[in-house]
Amino acid sequence: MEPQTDTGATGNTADTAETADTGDTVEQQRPQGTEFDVIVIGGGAVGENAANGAAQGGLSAVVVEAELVGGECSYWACIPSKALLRSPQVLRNARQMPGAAEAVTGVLDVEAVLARRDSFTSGWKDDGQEQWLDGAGISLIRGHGRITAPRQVTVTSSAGEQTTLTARHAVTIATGSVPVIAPIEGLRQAQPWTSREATSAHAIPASLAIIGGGVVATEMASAYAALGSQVTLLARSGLLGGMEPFAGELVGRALQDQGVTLRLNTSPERVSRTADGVRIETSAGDAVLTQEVLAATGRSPRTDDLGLETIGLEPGTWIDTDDTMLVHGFDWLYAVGDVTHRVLLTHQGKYQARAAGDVIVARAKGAPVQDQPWGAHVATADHAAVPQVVFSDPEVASVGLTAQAAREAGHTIRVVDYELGDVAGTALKAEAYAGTARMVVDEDRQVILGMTFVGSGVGELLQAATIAVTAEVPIGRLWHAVPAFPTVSEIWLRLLESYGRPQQG
Ligand SMILES: Cc1cc2nc3c(=O)[nH]c(=O)nc-3n(C[C@H](O)[C@H](O)[C@H](O)COP(=O)(O)OP(=O)(O)OC[C@H]3O[C@@H](n4cnc5c(N)ncnc54)[C@H](O)[C@@H]3O)c2cc1C
Ligand SMILES: NC(=O)c1ccc[n+]([C@@H]2O[C@H](COP(=O)([O-])OP(=O)(O)OC[C@H]3O[C@@H](n4cnc5c(N)ncnc54)[C@H](O)[C@@H]3O)[C@@H](O)[C@H]2O)c1
Repeated sequence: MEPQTDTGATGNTADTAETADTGDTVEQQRPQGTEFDVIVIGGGAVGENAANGAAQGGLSAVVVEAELVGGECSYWACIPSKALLRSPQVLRNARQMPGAAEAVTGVLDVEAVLARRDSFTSGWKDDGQEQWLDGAGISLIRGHGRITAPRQVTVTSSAGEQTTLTARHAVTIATGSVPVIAPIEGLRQAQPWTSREATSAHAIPASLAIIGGGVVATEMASAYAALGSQVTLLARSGLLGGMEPFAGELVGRALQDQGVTLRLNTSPERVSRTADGVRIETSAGDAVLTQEVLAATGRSPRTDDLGLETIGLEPGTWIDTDDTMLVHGFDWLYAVGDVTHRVLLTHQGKYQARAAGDVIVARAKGAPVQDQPWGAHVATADHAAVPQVVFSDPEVASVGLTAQAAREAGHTIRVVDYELGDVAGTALKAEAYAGTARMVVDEDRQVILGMTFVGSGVGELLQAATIAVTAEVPIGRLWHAVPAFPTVSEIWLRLLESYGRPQQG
């Protein structure tokens, strides 16, 4: 099977075409020795895109990678987690559908699910990614990169050999992030799972406690409950904070239906590993006994051993950039992806990388830089229109501002909610389809500021909403975008009808 990792070998080939249109007046500098036009530290999906943008623009580029080319998303995050979630979702859907349900007589084949996950991670081998880099004309140096002087990166290989690279135009930091082990007494000593172990496990624990109420916690709770673990999720407040409140409520109810014990507003206070497993004392005064514990409590920047101190930056901190992804105070240093803390999502990091790759080429050529909002060389959408899908069951798909965020930003808004189950398309798709859609409208400009859908399969509704928010399509014009009958997209018409048709002059 061809590698399905979220990098150049498959998913990014389309990106390659997008970034190719960067102009042709810079003659391609083929890599020579240790001097390159652009050095990218970190060969995750984001770093690969940054290097590709430079290469497509005719610059020589090298990627420095310490582990696997393809990064976290491909091997320990997006791809394996979605592979683990998909088979249980398909089975649940079939079991709920008359006619199909009668044909489902067996149980989930856990080994087959894990084998499918393994194929999506190419068995944690990155040969396909290495080949893709080679095909794109990008050099690869394996080892740990550290900035040792302006425009200079020293790479230490696993054998301890050092190579010092210099960049003619830019160094781009794309080193990503690592899981945070929350400062809970005894947690670190109890050797908790992080997202890495949760996404790559080959044995399913009899019981799994999950600390956190965010995206990793909800997705992994759903996956492991289906794979056969007794899952207890401990969240210090609700689920999916930062999204519309009904998202966390609907997902929480569904997790309970899937067999997860949900402990909301409960904080772990002390953790210890015993001969029988792990014991977690909670703020409720009781204890959870579990075979394994997963710390799903956020991320920290992977910048502690990057030589930042040699250029006046503080190791271990997130790296601030402007919207062209140029690090404040430098004319040669860029950062993209998780390490910037702008948006911790693969697609958004790749979007930043496309902007950075292209602007480095433009600056190298002395070509005009389009850094006005929504220009070719800026990542404006990071502030206004970030799409995200939580692949729980039901899914949560959101873009732009929540109602609360819109109010806090000073917008005069109207909120329109509609039950997805009341749309003909959903009724046909599933029995008793449960879900909600919300549209947040800017009343002054009559454009959509944010959309949230919760329901089975709603991730595929999101791009239409992303286009409406990004392009600021007027509500009056959206009435002319007719959803096909009987699709789930009819939710758009129902939301517009609930809002009313603006009268135009
Ligand atoms: C469980 C989980 C599920 C997720 N699911 C999704 C999802 O469905 N959709 C989505 O959009 N996002 C998802 N994310 C977020 C997504 O994984 C990240 O946003 C994305 O991986 C960030 O990409 P990056 O290239 O910036 O960093 P990374 O993927 O972390 O890549 C950084 C690379 O840099 C290398 N590196 C680091 N330091 C050095 C150094 N000094 N020298 C050389 N190399 C170095 C690392 O080895 C790594 O390969 C998920 C995250 C988790 C934890
Ligand atoms: N489908 C997707 O797009 C997807 C899937 C997984 C992860 N991700 C990304 O990966 C990143 C990391 O995900 P995550 O779930 O680890 O982070 P998160 O920020 O989404 O959630 C962290 C959770 O940990 C809790 N927490 C933090 N400190 C705690 C403490 N001391 N005690 C108890 N609880 C504590 C928070 O309240 C929160 O519920 C996110 O930014 C997310 O966007 C995306």
